[in-house]
Amino acid sequence: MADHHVGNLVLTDLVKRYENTDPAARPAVDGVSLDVEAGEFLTLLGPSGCGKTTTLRMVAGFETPTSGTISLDGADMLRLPPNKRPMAMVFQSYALFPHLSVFENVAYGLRIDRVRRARLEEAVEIALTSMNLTGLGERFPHQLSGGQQQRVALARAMVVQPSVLLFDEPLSNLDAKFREQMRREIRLLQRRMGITSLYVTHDQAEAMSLSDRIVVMNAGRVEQVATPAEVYTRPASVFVGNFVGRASFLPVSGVVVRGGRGGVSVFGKEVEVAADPGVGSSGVVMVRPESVVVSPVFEQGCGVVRSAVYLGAGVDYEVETDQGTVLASVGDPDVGGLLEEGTKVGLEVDASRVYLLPRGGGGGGCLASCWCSPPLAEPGPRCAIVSMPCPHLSRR
Ligand SMILES: Nc1ncnc2c1ncn2[C@@H]1O[C@H](COP(=O)(O)OP(=O)(O)OP(=O)(O)O)[C@@H](O)[C@H]1O
Repeated sequence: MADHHVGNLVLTDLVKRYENTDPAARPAVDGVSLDVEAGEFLTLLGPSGCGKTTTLRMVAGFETPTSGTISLDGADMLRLPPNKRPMAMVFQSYALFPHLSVFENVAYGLRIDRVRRARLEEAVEIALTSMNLTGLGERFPHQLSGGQQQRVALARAMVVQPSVLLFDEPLSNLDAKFREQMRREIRLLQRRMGITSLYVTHDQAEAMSLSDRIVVMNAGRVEQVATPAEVYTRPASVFVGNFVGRASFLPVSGVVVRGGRGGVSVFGKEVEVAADPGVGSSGVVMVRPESVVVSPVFEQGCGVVRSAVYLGAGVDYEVETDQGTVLASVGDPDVGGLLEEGTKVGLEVDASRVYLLPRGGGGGGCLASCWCSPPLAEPGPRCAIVSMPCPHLSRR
């Protein structure tokens, strides 16, 4: 199974407008271009209805694009029916044949390809072993757990040595704990075999843990293509920042000046913008909850705890401030104790973790440093804290 051909899958300006839909409405897929590198694990992530499944089904050949192209290693895939495309798909519903044994389910594609018996038996055994299904070949799907059925579906997809594996939300029918285990197994298997993989999910944790790169989609379009770390820390738009993880978005005002360097005001302090975010005169900063420190020891509050949710490993706070609601995740509730709703608190944020977004999308700039007012002894890049304008903080 190891010497399959890996594929470079390229989608260019793909559009899908379903028949009988309002011609004035946006197409289900509205100009998607992607380059999935050979051996890459690429995930389409986005809310329900954003066009992920339609994109995947066009790649598989189950839907015909209204326009655009799909090629694999330079070969036009649109000329080929689904069964002639060197791809295999794993479905959410497993789609096993109920009347066939596990062995025969996995062997199905090889039988269609008229693979000789000895070779077929060897390939199926290897596939079953690699999916931890040894000894289950004689069982029928109804005699297996959901996770085992999904493993059979994976073995069936891999045994035909596809150039591309397509996954349509394959883990959404599994319970949470099992889903995490399957995620790890899929990732390990995909790495080991190096099969180009296109994966669809609306679960951001799944996308983060599986993917080399994530494609965040919104209303039929691509909002951003980047590594999991990039989409999390440097989202291309408020939509992406909001969809991938939790975040607070606070309005800022300021002007970008002099070769892309300049300042904006965050929490009442001047903050230097390292790279030109192209925002003009206004924008929004994104702050992730884990970058915010809630300090109950401050004498005077600049926010009020609106909710405190104890999660075992930490506490999630919502703090109401003049600038809006700020989310804060505190790792260890034993440190400082659990803050009650209504408690006045001060907030601190690591400036290097604050990210400036333009309103309505476009580029973004990372806030590399800040200077505080009144100035510190050493103003400029050494100051790593962006603070709420609390009187006690000006004592620093
Ligand atoms: N066969 C169809 N005929 C008409 N419209 C369709 C058809 N299939 C999907 N759509 C519409 O196309 C849009 C995109 O659907 P699609 O299933 O691709 O989204 P998705 O991102 O995969 O969503 P989900 O996560 O809910 O599956 C939706 O507005 C949907 O209602």
